Order: sequence, then C-alpha cells, then structure tokens
Amino acid sequence: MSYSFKDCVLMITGGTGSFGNAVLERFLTTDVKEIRIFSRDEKKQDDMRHLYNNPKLKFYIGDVRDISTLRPVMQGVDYIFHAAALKQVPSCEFFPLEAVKTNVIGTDNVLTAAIDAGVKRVVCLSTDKAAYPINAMGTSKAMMEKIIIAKARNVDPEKTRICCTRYGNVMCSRGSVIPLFIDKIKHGLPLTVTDGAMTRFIMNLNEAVDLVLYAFENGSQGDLFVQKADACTIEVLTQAIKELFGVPDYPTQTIGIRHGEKMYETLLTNEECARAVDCGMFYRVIADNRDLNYEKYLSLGNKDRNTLTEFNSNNTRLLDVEQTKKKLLTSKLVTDELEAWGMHEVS
Ligand SMILES: O=c1ccn([C@@H]2O[C@H](COP(=O)(O)OP(=O)(O)O[C@H]3O[C@H](CO)[C@H](O)[C@H](O)[C@H]3O)[C@@H](O)[C@H]2O)c(=O)[nH]1
Repeated sequence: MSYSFKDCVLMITGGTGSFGNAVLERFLTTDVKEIRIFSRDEKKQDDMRHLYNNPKLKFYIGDVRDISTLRPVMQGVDYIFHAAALKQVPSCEFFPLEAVKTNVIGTDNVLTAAIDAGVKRVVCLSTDKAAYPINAMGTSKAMMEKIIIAKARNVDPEKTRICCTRYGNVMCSRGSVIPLFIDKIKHGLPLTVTDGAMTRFIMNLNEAVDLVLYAFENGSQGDLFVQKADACTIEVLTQAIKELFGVPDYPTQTIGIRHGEKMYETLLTNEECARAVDCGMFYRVIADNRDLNYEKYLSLGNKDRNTLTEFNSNNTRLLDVEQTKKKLLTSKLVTDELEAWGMHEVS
C-alpha cells in the first residue's frame, strides 16, 4: 500500500460482514490508530470483538437508516468505507422499500453525516446488479450510486472526497451459491442449478478489497471504479465444485431462473463507457460534472465518446472448469470445506 493510515481513524459501515472482515485483515497490519465498526447486530460485533481481541477496534451499534446513530460515531473519523447494505436479491424483491431505506436513504445519511463531520474520504460499495438494474436490490443500488454522484458534485473534494466501487459476485459470500452447493453435497442433496448457461463474474474477497483500496487511493470526486473480473457459466461452476469435492458425476437438478435474476451481469454499461478510462486492472468512470443547466441538457450532448464497449459477464474472459477450480481454491471457505471433506491433496 503506498498510502499511510498512520494516526488515522477509519470507520466501516456494515463492518461485521464478509467485506468488513477481509478489509480489517489488511488494515490491522498498518499503523492505523483506530477502526470503528458500525453495524446493527450486537451478536456479530461480539463475535468479532472476541475473534480479533484488538484494542484498535471499536464497536458501535447503529443503523444507517437513522442519521442520529451515525453522527456521533463520525466525530474524528478520517476515512469511511461504506459497506452496509441489503444485498440479497430475493429478499429485496419481496421487501423493496426496505432496500430503499437501507441502500438509498441509508447512503444519503452516511454521506450527509460524513460531510458534516469533515470526514476526508468516503468509499461506497455497489454491485454489478446496479448496472441496467432489473431487480429491487439492483435498482436501490443504482439509486445509491446516483445519490453518491449528486452529493459528490456539491462538496469540495479538499474537504470530503466521495467515490464508489462496483463489483460482481464475491465467491462464498453469505447465502450465495458456492456455500449452498457445498452444503448440498455434504447432505447428499442434488445441486439445484437455475440455468447452466447463466454467467456471473467471479472474484474473491481479496480482489474486492483491492478494488476498494484502489478507489480509496486514486478516486477523484464522484468517480466510480469497476474491476475487470473474470466470469464463468453456472454449469462450469457446478462442475468445478463437483470435481473439487471428488464427485464429478454428482446429480444436479434444473430449477429455472429465480425472482429478479438476469442471465448475465453488467459491470460497465455502454453509456458509462463514454466516460470510462481504462486503468489496466480497473475501469474508472469519471463523474458527469455538468451542472444543472437545461440549455446544455437539451441542445448540447457529450461529443467525446471513447471506443470502449459494455463490459459484462458474457464478454469478459470466461473461465473453464480447470480455471474455475483454481479460482475456487483461492477461497478460504472452499479450502476449509475441502479439508473437512478429506480432500487434502487438491488444496
Ligand atoms: O440454488 C441456486 C442458487 C443460485 N444459482 C445460480 O448461481 C448464480 C449465483 O447466485 P447467487 O445467489 O450466489 O448470487 P446472485 O448473483 O443472485 O447475487 C449475489 O451476488 C450479488 C453481487 O452481484 C450480491 O452480493 C448478492 O448478495 C448475492 O446474493 C446465479 O446465476 C444463480 O442463478 C443456482 O444455480 N442455484
């Protein structure tokens, strides 16, 4: 890391989740002064307190929906990583207003309180499902991104710099398909494949943390960062899991596409490409900072379009079964489960 956290106070909203834990592993090796974990669940906080047993970690119970719980925690904070969100596609589909409250209003609260408290930088976490959104979770995250850009437009970057990252499926996140399939194999149940041709980006937590830290270091006001992730089909993913667990012919059952699902996910839309810069491992989408001047909106468009095209889980590099197995082995949950399953030799 080229930046220093010496004497800095960090805050992670939704800090007890998988991202919070992964980013902590990196931060705790720095000379950071204090890390504030802000979240709703006292049990998860208590578990984390015992796990890390580190005096630099401070825990705060609160909810991003309630700005009065955010304000006191932000006093003296230098940098915020905003990971608190409702992320499950099916539950947001049934309770869309809950997604609005946490993902949209909650983000507005975080940014308002951060600006008022003079926090120097805020990095917000979004998802590929916010690009061309079709489900409530993605739509709320798309609105969250709009809130971020609108807020960023009206604040001096020397005081508070705000940017956003968007990434795809993180392997083994809570409730996701990989731990589900492993569990099914352990219990002798068939693997329930929605549609084998569906594609998803596939990244590990370390890559998600890399993206967020890259944005933290390089983000200008209102920037959105996207990582150039690989993807695979669900058929390939299923076969890779079966082979890793030594059951290549394990039964699968096709269950059909679920509520609010897409056949493929987009990380960078065609329209965003017009403002995107290729930074090697990442794309940077520069904020549209034109002011609310209707003359321009009605008669002047953006003539400087570059040649990038939409980046999605169908046109990125698609991993085959062997490559997917290799990728899966970069996840601790997978290697732990394999060991418990007695498959030491593959890991
Ligand atoms: O029983 C199942 C469950 C899932 N899938 C398939 O596996 C893929 C991944 O499904 P997940 O449920 O793991 O992930 P989603 O793409 O639905 O969404 C996930 O990824 C998001 C980021 O893109 C958020 O992190 C969200 O919380 C998380 O659920 C999808 O194609 C899905 O159709 C199956 O085939 N069978």
